[in-house]
Amino acid sequence: MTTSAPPVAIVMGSRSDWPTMKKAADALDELGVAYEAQVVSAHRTPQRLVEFATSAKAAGYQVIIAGAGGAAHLPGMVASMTPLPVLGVPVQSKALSGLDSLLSIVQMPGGIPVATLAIGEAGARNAGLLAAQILSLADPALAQRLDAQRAAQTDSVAQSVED
Ligand SMILES: Nc1c(C(=O)O)ncn1[C@@H]1O[C@H](COP(=O)(O)O)[C@@H](O)[C@H]1O
Repeated sequence: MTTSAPPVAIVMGSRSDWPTMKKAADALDELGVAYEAQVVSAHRTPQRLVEFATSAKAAGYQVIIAGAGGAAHLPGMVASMTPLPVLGVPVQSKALSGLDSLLSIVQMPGGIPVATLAIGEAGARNAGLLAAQILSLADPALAQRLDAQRAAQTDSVAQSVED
């Protein structure tokens, strides 16, 4: 029997990243997109990383959101071992406020792309939305939900300007 994974995998370097990465999960929940979240670390659990990344496509995932802080090698290492699109979220670090995370993720060598989001919770939310947008290319019902969410956002911004 084969079990198919949900369309989105959320991986993070540490449990301590979850308050940030939960924003990606929340965005996916709002849009009715299923996901699985787990801790995988390039540094602390390298074997687990290899197993996850090399089997992710066959498992049925379609998009991977990878968040990490500091020496944030996780997104790039995942990207090196899968053809799936990888969305990298720089988690805000204590020592350098996430600039270290951002630079670790964004400066990938040519040939192995990671789509890098903004530092912290806003970036994590956008990663969830971007994952949904990618999936919506082959899912008209999801595309409609995204359109409705955008329209509601536009209305609420317009309303707040008038208030
Ligand atoms: N950057 C990475 C990786 C990795 O890139 O594989 N694994 C853990 N970490 C990061 O270490 C930070 C501190 O982790 P702890 O809070 O567990 O000490 C986290 O932000 C995590 O993403």
